Amino acid sequence: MAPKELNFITGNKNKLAEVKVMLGDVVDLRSQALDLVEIQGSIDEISADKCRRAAEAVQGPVLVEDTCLCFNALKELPGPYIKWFLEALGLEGLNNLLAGFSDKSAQAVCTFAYSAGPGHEPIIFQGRTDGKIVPARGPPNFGWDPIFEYEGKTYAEMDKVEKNKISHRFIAMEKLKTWLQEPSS
Ligand SMILES: O=c1[nH]c(=O)c2ncn([C@@H]3O[C@H](COP(=O)(O)OP(=O)(O)OP(=O)(O)O)[C@@H](O)[C@H]3O)c2[nH]1
Ligand SMILES: [Mg+2]
Repeated sequence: MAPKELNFITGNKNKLAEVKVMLGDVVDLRSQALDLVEIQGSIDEISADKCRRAAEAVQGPVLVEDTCLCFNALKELPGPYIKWFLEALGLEGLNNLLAGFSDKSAQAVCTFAYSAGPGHEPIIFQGRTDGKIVPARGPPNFGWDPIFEYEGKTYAEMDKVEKNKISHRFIAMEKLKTWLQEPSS
């Protein structure tokens, strides 16, 4: 059964801010910043494992989110490892990874995972936005927003309302909200 309250476990303030706005008053949102171990594997495996660890850590129901940036020319890498690639290479370095390829297309992928508590299998809600990797444009406020272009504008060039209408996180959030609002059986 869908919960009336969510405890969003994330260390990322920008994610939390977007999720708060998108959820509105659909459910009460609480949050705890925990630094969770993230395994290697497929996107769904990583998100589900992160969710199980979060549920164990707080001994209760949790929502987690994992974000990937997948370069099509690189067979979807860096994917779930984008955080470490971004920290090591910066925005220019991420562009340089694609220097030898004419295909600059990429996908931003958001995966929410909800668990009702320790021992409860995570439920996954995923959203993907197709775009391309470009030299940085717009304010560098959030991760790789300045280099991910969607229909002529980078995420960083969009205002929050605009980004929140088309982003990977918006698409995943629509699925999560539909589930949260389903009448309980
Ligand atoms: O430009 C961006 N626009 C976004 O919409 C977005 N969402 C996430 N990110 C970044 O991509 C990596 C994901 O790693 P990630 O999912 O493990 O997140 P995190 O470790 O920061 O937080 P969390 O795991 O505690 O929730 C981290 O570097 C995030 O800063 C974004 N960058
Ligand atoms: Mg993380």
